[in-house]
Amino acid sequence: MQVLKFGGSSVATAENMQRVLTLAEAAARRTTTVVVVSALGGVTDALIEAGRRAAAADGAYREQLRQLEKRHLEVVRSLLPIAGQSAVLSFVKTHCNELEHLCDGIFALGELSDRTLDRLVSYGELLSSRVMAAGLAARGVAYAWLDSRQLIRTDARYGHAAVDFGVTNQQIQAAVTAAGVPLLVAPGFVAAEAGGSTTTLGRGGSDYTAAIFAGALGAEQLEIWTDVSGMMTADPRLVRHARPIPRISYQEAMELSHFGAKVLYPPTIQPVRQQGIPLWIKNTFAPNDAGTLVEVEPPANKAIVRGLSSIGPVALLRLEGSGMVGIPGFSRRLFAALAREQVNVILITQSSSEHSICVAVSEAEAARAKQAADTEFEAEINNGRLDPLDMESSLAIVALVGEQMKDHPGISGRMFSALGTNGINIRAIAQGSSEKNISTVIRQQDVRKASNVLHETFFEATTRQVNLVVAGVGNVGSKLLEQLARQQTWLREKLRLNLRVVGLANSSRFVLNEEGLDLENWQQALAGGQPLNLPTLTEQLLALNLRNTVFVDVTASAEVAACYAPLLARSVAVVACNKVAASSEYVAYARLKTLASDFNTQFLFETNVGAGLPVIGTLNDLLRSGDEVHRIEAVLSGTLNFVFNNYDGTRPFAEVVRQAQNEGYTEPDPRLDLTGVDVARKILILARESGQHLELSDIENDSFLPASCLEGDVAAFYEQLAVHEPHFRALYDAAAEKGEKLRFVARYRDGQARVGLQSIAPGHDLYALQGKDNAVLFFTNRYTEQPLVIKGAGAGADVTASGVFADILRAVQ
Ligand SMILES: NC(=O)C1=CN([C@@H]2O[C@H](COP(=O)(O)OP(=O)(O)OC[C@H]3O[C@@H](n4cnc5c(N)ncnc54)[C@H](OP(=O)(O)O)[C@@H]3O)[C@@H](O)[C@H]2O)C=CC1
Ligand SMILES: N[C@@H](CC=O)C(=O)O
Repeated sequence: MQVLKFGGSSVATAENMQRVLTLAEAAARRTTTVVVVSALGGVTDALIEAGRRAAAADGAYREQLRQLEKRHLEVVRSLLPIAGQSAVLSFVKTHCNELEHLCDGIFALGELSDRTLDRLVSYGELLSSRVMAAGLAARGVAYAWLDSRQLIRTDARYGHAAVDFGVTNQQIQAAVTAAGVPLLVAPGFVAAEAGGSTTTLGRGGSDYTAAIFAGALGAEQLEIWTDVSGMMTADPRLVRHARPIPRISYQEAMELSHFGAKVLYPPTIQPVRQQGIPLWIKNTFAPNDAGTLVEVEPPANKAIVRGLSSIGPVALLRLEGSGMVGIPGFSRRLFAALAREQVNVILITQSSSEHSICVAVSEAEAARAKQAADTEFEAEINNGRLDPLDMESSLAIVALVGEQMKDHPGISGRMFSALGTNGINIRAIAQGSSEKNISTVIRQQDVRKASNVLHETFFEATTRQVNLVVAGVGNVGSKLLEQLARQQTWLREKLRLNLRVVGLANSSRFVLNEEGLDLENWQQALAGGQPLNLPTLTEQLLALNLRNTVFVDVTASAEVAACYAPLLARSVAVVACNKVAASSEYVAYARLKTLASDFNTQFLFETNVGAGLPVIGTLNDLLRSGDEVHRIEAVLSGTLNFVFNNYDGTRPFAEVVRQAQNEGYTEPDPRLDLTGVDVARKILILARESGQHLELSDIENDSFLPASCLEGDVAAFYEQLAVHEPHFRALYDAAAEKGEKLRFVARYRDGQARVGLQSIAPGHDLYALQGKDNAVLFFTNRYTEQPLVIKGAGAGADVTASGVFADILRAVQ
């Protein structure tokens, strides 16, 4: 004996029904089979809507019923040969007439009671099961149609009737024995109370009907046939990598379905669990897929967590007040008040101080719940023993489920940490002592992100998705995109990271695509993007609410830097190649660091000093390990080092500067390099990272540039460089005469910093620098006689892009 249940999508069309008939026929060849069917997909909703319209005096219900009749008639005509149609066509028409009379009555009364609604919706399953039975007849299969209303006895709680198993089991056993055929068809969802009036078993109740039959008949197995290949590790509409769970315990299946896994109606488990009847979840459209086996004791799985699910929107109702402490009865009264109003409590937490109880209820029931609790505690609220009830809505519950979780420490820690680092605020937590379920209440709008983050954490040891938005696609930005494209495979294979660029911006346009942009063809995507508006870009990015997101600034723009704060405040990491933020007012720099730390994310700007050289990271390592920096001496401008290494008077100074610009060493505005401002910013950043609260104005800048070079635009600047050629020649000659080299040096000592051009003698650490090199000398408690020296190329698109790349990886790991 076995029971098979086919859901609404499995019987939605004549074509689908043919599949179901084939599956049912094959099953019955093996052993006696009861087939329970849902209404044709969408019919129950349409019936409810027709009833509500009729009750609201909206005559449109008639057209809706006509469409329902038409749909059923079409299914019959396509499913059956002409010779077998007439009886079932007339059955459909008669029942559709009854439906119309029922709705006319509702229309006349202007009222739709729960009892009438149950009667109304029962037609969906009555029609589908009759059509299905006619299909079997047409195939010449011996079958019997059972009327579930005559077999399943319930109380009179219309809409959610409770089953009287004593009577029901007996009636089912008698009917199946009496039928004496190998295949029986019964409508799901419907039942009747003792007086004979139709009741229903709750939405999704057809699963429950099948389980009731299976339990009553002591079936070998129950199969729930639906449109997915089993119970999934997460909701596949939210998590693309969700996969079927091969085996799961009854308890876990119940927990998952309670928290939103729609594939199984939660009460279904009870009748089969009692007798240890194996329950299969199978896919009608892929019958060879393994599906999920729900059983007493599934084998342990490596993931520890079996699945995750979510439910929402929910509201949190909080009862608080000093008057609750030590006085018994508050919880009992709260739950009794909610029960009286038939409010279903989804989650409960109570602070150990007994000062507050918090319950989550469906948002649809929230107003009723609050009203019930307000009334119950009116006296205590009025006399101040309790605070007025607080209700927070637009929330959801995301739960991890797994019976093995109780034996493995650290699961909740990993869960909270994964949510926290993605800026998902947890409003309440519930974890029963049996630890089959760890539930978190979060904002409804974070559900998708949370589900993906948790799925990655617990089920996708293979790859973690990282979402990048890159602002600035010039010299450095375009190199970065090139490097990202080249490293995709390596990152996936070695670091298990799937780095996707989901956004790009330049000074005129931006494009966002949560599926990721094609890095071989990003120019086209950007050209087709929206006109640049940075607040809109920020807003749209935050609205996407993607996990593991990094905003990468490869511009030199103050407007782009202004976007960091709102992003960090939503736990989006920021990697800045742009030096504006870290060298702006101290309070702004400090605020960004605080935001990053408060919102569990990263604000990284290693390339602000020394491009791809590990300068800031080394400094931070020294400080973190307890060292103290007294002095820094450094050559921090790749441009100026290149210029002074290449200028010897044989070529004009302006030409050498232009070469530095062409080779990509200068700032977008080269005057920032030549004036020493770029170097001043860098030493300021190092001083700040060393713990000093300095401003840019505190850095003394002994500029070597004649003032007239700064009058006008960049073209005028180059003209003035040419005019002042003798000045630059004189600087060079003075150093060369002593056998020295010109270096633009930054010095920091005990809280003070200065930058300027110096003539450096051979043997000094800053003398032997090639091309665009930078060198940083740290003098610390530990590096006293000989400094710690970092030296190498300090400018250039390739090295800078690789420094940004490294920051991105630091931000996501
Ligand atoms: N070059 C180097 O060696 C190093 C550079 N850096 C830093 O890297 C940054 C970029 O330098 P580089 O690539 O040479 O500069 P580029 O001028 O080549 O590129 C700048 C990019 O930023 C875009 N941009 C400008 N304003 C905005 C805006 N408001 N919104 C969005 N995008 C904008 C530009 O757009 P569009 O294309 O439309 O002009 C361009 O794509 C600078 O901050 C520099 O200090 C840091 C270390 C070393
Ligand atoms: N323009 C800068 C680039 C790195 O910050 C330089 O020349 O050093």
